[in-house]
Amino acid sequence: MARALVLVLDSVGIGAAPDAARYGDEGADTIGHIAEVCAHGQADRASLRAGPLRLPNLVELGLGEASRLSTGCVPPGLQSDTQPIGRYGCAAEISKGKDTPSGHWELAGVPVLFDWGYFPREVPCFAPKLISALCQQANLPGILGNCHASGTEIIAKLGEEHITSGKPICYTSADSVFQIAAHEDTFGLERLYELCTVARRLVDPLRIGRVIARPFVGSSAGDFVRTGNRRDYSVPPPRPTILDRATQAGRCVFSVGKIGDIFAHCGTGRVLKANGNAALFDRTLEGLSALPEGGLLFANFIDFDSLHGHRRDPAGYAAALEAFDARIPEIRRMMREDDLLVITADHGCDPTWRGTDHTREQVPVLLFGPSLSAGPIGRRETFADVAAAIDEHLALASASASAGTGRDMLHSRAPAL
Ligand SMILES: O=P(O)(O)O[C@H]1O[C@H](CO)[C@@H](O)[C@H]1O
Ligand SMILES: [Mn+2]
Ligand SMILES: [Mn+2]
Repeated sequence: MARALVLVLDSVGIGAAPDAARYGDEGADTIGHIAEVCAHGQADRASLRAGPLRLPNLVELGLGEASRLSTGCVPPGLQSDTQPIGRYGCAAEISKGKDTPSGHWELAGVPVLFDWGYFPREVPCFAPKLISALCQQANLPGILGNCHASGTEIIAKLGEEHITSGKPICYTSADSVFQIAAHEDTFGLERLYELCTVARRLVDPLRIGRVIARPFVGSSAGDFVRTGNRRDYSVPPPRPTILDRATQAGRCVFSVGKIGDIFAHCGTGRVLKANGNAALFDRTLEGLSALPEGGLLFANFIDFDSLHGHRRDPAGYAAALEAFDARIPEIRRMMREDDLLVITADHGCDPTWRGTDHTREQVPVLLFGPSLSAGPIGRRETFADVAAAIDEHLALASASASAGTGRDMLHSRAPAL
């Protein structure tokens, strides 16, 4: 028997996807552009980090060469004189959305081939009928926002009015989301969660992927800060994912961080939650130490995306990558001979790009196991190849049962392109 560990570095893309132009993202490259900013000395921040991007452990697993497969060149600082010790490649997304659920579901073997509903880039962005139903059913005096926005900017702008009026701040983005920001103390956390449940029901017919509770604290525009009590209300994946298959096979499943919410708690097993990448890494290690043979651990590291990508903060993003990289040896020390580690991502969020939304990118696929031979796995046409590799590694299902998508990467090595 064997164990599998999938770590999703949220938004850590490695170069524009073949269809990026359709999303206005031609040329986006989350890792590549961060590395360039660092190489130019423009990501030096006192007591945080300085100099070129240094990711020795990810590079050892093949990150630099995976970038080369995606863009044709290795980002500055990620070159190496030695060959990677793992299997490395890049993968494109066949799902239509460049959002978190689409990316994760596809990694788990269920690409999103239908169209999500989106709110128009207009003010107001929500239909009057939707908002009047929400206000009536949740007993609200009205809402604020009603536009596309960055979550941190909109609480700075409207947070004080929210406190005095009692109206929650409702906003959206390029993703299929209905987000509700409210103050934890004045509005109340439980009340915000109840409001999200009402909103979830109302936006179901609109095929909105997620309603997201965005609680915050603080007393004025200058010090409002979002808390770790964020909660995502997703629709369930349309077909069984790798998590469902593992659960149905009686395997132990651990979901670290947002994974439970992203999969609408379908097949997600025991949920290990934490706030922030460092604590999420701790939960991952705890999960790994308790994971029995045949088990699957699926983790999401959200800070890259929510604290740095959407905030267009290359220095902070670089520091978060370096902090994550520095802890990889802790995982490797705990791995057993037959274990498989997969490091990948769900989309891009290039912090040097225009706007504040995700970017349509290829993602790294880094596979490592003490008994797995190293080498390139090429450019994969779908993130679902990750699910196929897990299926095979854990002997969960035949490739054909793998929802018809995803080719195995463990035995049939594709040539480097
Ligand atoms: O700006 P904030 O509130 O972080 O929102 C971001 O977070 C949402 C969910 O991940 C994305 O759709 C994006 O809009
Ligand atoms: Mn994401
Ligand atoms: Mn995001």
